[in-house]
Amino acid sequence: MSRSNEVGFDALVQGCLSDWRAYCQHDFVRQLGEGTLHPEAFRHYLRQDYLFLVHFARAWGLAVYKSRDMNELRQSLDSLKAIVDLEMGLHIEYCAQWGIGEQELAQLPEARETVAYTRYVLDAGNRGDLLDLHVALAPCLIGYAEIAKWLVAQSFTVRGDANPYEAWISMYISPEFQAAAQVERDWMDQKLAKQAPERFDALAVTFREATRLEVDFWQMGLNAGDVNA
Ligand SMILES: Cc1ncc(CN)c(N)n1
Repeated sequence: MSRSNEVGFDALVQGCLSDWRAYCQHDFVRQLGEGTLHPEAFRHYLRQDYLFLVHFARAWGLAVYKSRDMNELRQSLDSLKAIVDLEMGLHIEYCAQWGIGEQELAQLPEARETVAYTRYVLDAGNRGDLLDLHVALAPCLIGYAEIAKWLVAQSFTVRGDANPYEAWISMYISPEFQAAAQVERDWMDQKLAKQAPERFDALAVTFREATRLEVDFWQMGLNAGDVNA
């Protein structure tokens, strides 16, 4: 895997640029920005994303366990609380607005794409250390912040009431979410700068795999809205 001169989060992206673009500029994302995404595609995504977030919260719980000092403990615990108290709370409210109640969410079967992605992240964290886990989680946290920034910069993106997906865009472009992603990016830049080339290359493989699993997650949503399928 090729390595850019600047060894940090950006070097991870450069190591799998076509996968990263396939993720950040996926048709699901574009259609969401335009407001043309099929509502069933979005509903399917919302349902599976609830299950995703449950495992994502578990992954931050694992980060608490893998922490080795007070700073790491505090940072992992803050991330866990942000998922459970903020992102999941908003997600449940948001699902309700789309006609998906908490009872339905509690009984959902997990799609294969959800199982594949979430268990990949948990396994990367279980067999590795805190950095392996953060790298596996990076497409999720930093990726959504990048997607929101990319979306709001596109001329095709419709903002405000004219877009049924405005609340999704506002959540991920919010200063709180962007700041959390920046904290994560700074932490990762600092850690990655200290890694030996072989270790960096192994981390880059994890990052690329997690990015590809995010692509599959969008595609799963898009397929659910395909009336001809
Ligand atoms: C699949 C997925 N990836 C990322 C995020 C942003 N936490 C999310 N909610 N869902």
